[in-house]
Amino acid sequence: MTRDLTITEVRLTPILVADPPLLNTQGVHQPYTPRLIVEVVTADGITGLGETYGDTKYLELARPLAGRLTGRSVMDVNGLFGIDLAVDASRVEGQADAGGLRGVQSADKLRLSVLSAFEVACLDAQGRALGLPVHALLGGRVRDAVEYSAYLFYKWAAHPAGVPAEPDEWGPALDPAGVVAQARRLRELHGFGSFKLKGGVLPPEEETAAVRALAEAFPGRPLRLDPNGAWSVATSLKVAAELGDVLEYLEDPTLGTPGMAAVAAGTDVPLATNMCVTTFGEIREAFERHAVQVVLSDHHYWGGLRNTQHLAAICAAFGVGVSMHSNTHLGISLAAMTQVASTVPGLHHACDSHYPWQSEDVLTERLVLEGGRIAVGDAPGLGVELDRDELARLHRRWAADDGGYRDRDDAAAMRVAEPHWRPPVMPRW
Ligand SMILES: O=C([O-])C(=O)C[C@H](O)[C@@H](O)C(=O)[O-]
Ligand SMILES: [Mg+2]
Repeated sequence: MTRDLTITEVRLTPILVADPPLLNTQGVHQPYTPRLIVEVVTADGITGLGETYGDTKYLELARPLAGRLTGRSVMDVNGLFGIDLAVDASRVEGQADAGGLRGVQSADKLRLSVLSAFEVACLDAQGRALGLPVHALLGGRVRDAVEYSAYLFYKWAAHPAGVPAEPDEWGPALDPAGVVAQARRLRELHGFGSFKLKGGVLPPEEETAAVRALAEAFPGRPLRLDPNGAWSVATSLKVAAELGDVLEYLEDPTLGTPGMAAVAAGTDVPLATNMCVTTFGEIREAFERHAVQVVLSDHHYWGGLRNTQHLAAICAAFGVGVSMHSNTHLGISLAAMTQVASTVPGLHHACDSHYPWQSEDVLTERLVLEGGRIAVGDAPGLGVELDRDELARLHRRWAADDGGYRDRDDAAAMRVAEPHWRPPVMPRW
């Protein structure tokens, strides 16, 4: 049967998703965080799904783009990336992304962060039309399951008093015992075999102690610590010396390629990044200076699943490892991450995912992590189905919001509890 893969409709649904009070160096997660769900509908009724950031600056680009897709084919993914989104560079150039957690902001990165959701939706629609999984469209999987690491956070027991939020079942984690308890629970629930602690929250001695406690609780398991660039080169080297025997890698200990290069020159602990290399333009200098040993890709801002494969190929050519970064995301993005990760030959580190922290999803069935892995199936497309009632409910929450949560701002969320809080001057320690 010949299918008509012409796009006849594009639906954009901004939503607010519950998020626990997870701490990072910028502040704390809001009780609700914005995401954007993209649906691309073809002439013969196939719907492809995508997901990306839902903050205003992304919505402002996604809306006109959606309007220009009608009449194009979901097969024309190269053409999709050729569409001029007219990003107002003055709004973003040289700024930091998400308070700096995702590296530099640029007009092109903003453009790619929006296009990636449409690319995923087109690939999902292609797969559904052809009866093939997305990984087959990307050249085929090279593994049957993708491994994820447990993403540990310092966290409060609850969002600040008086702030409406969903119930939190995790409890606090503000010291080594709390971090180990959280790790045990995540391992019990999902079988994770490696652990990453989000650092940059407490003084480095306390975070070093937490990693030591993890090493004692889970001997021989790969451990990572990620202070999001909050340390000086000297502090980074001190921590690397103290934890070198247990770390799989240190992630963004300090800001910028020169600083990372200085740390890398002084330690054998590999350095990973989702901050100093977040665009193709940043690769050359970082690789020439041996500043990073593992690049944590993120298909949202690298520009989709095919660009993630391109990045992995470049990393392989330079002998640099590759794995995956994660922000708060739902199952559509986790399915997309899993599909592309299954096709990358040189992926030797477990990927990050926030998914276990998300009690809400827009899927009829949540993705299952077993033994820390997600099985890569052969269901058509991404292999996930949209729960329209849940999508509508989370959209109503977005629509009812007065704007306070429509743009992620961890520092503002922190000020609710600590009115004098300002994003720290870096290096913080
Ligand atoms: O550096 C990282 O891995 C991240 O930025 C991941 C997330 O943004 C995390 O830090 C968060 O959401 O607090
Ligand atoms: Mg990181």
